Amino acid sequence: MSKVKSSETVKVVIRCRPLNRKEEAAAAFVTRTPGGVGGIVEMDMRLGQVVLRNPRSPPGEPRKAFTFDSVYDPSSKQRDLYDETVRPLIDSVLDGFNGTIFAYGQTGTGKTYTMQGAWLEPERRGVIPNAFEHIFTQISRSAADRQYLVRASYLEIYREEIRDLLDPNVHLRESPEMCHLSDGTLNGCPDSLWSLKIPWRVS
Ligand SMILES: Nc1ncnc2c1ncn2[C@@H]1O[C@H](COP(=O)(O)OP(=O)(O)OP(=O)(O)O)[C@@H](O)[C@H]1O
Repeated sequence: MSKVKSSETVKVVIRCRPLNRKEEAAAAFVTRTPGGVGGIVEMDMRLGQVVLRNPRSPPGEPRKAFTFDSVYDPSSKQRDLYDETVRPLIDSVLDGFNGTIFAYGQTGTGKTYTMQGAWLEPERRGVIPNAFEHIFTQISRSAADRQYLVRASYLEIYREEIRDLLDPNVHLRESPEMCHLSDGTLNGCPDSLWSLKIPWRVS
């Protein structure tokens, strides 16, 4: 697995999930079709590269290579992804720095699996439960006179609507006029939105 360079502020990592049954069948069909060239996905862990060829492209068309800080192939393990890519970020958060992990991708590409995974199966636990374990283990090992404050919020932003998933009764809406408070503050803003710096109003 390629190692994420620790000096960079923003790292972009790609993970490809295994094909599901439907996709496997479709891939087998394309490869069997006379004249069909099949889609090609090559992943070079060392170079952090994904190389693609459009299955409909004419023979001889050059493949396209995309380079990332790290690539994780379909056989990659939750624990490896955590240890190599997430652990250094959480360590820096425990040292007092800000850190964000942002999962982005088309529907069904594996964001939930990577971030959440299967909580009850240690090998399939994703970033969130692994980060909780990491943070609370670190806290339990720290000096008795050292205090930590851990705050958690769980928000969904979907089509301009912000939902507090820990309190379904609160409906929040992004509000441009809230940006212009004279003292530049967002009075009464819930903690969760402070950290996102989202102007809000309750609807
Ligand atoms: N790395 C992986 N290994 C094994 N199965 C995976 C992996 N990634 C995703 N899957 C499986 O693929 C399916 C789709 O994944 P998931 O639900 O995480 O996608 P998603 O990006 O969160 O989708 P949506 O945006 O629609 O919520 C699930 O059944 C999930 O268990």
